[in-house]
Amino acid sequence: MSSKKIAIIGGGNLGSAIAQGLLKSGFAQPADLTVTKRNIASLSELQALGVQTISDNEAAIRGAEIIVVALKPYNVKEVLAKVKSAFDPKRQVLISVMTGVSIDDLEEIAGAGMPVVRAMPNTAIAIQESMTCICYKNVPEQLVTFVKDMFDQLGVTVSIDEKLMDAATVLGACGIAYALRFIRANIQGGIEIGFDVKTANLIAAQTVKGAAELLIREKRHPEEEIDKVTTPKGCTIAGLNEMEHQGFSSSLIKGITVSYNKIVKG
Ligand SMILES: NC(=O)C1=CN([C@@H]2O[C@H](COP(=O)(O)OP(=O)(O)OC[C@H]3O[C@@H](n4cnc5c(N)ncnc54)[C@H](OP(=O)(O)O)[C@@H]3O)[C@@H](O)[C@H]2O)C=CC1
Ligand SMILES: O=C(O)[C@@H]1CCC=N1
Repeated sequence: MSSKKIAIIGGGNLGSAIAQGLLKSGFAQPADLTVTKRNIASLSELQALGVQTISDNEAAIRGAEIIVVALKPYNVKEVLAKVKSAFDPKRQVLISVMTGVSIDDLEEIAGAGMPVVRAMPNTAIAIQESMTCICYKNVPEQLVTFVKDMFDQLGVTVSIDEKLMDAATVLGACGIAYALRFIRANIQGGIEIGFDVKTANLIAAQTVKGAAELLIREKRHPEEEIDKVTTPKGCTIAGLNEMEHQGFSSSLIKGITVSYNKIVKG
């Protein structure tokens, strides 16, 4: 548990998910957490848990040592310019989860000397199952350890070079949506071959979880595990080959590169 006060600026989809994860993990107590947004009505669940939910970004920043910024990339400059004087590099660290906003930009926004960490989690942070990539420069070792420890309690964390943050966004953060669309397609197929939606949902989701756990726990390559399922002349290889004929892997790879170019080229 941390005794530090945490402010989340921008309590939208990701900001709220981070708040939920911080509370579920016990890393933050409700009284130590403040979440801001303009329309705070949508934060009523967090408020009911004892989290301070306000629209005053300046007050939230002044009262915190850890400032997580989860605003949209296009309004961060405008929003934080109004509260620049609230940042105090001597006692605070700024953690940005925003796509495509560089450490240099963030240092300019928050003022020289402000320790800045960029983090790219995904929405599974709400249930402590995030994949979070982080990068930083000019951040004291002690603060880096603190931030890593925080994200470690919210899932799995890896440190990467800042130049890979856009790629991390696509593979880790957007990846949640891609994985869910894969599961949804399985559900649709499952219904067509006889299951009701609830059972198809459970089978599809647990099967994907099992497949992922085989890779994570056993540190295997997917194809090694696929070889164990594909009986010669069997139904798995027949289905897999048809999926590939229809462009399965190719469409995913193309989607990932389009997503990446959307960040890089706009
Ligand atoms: N969603 C995801 O899965 C991921 C998102 N990200 C990044 O996280 C950031 C947030 O994304 P996401 O949560 O999806 O976006 P949302 O639009 O859901 O959240 C942004 C929030 O900012 C609030 N906001 C806007 N203006 C202000 C202001 N002046 N003061 C305080 N709050 C304000 C908005 O609420 P209101 O209008 O009420 O003020 C809104 O809830 C983005 O930069 C995105 O790239 C990164 C990884 C994953
Ligand atoms: O789609 C987006 O732009 C954001 C970034 C990663 C996930 N959602």
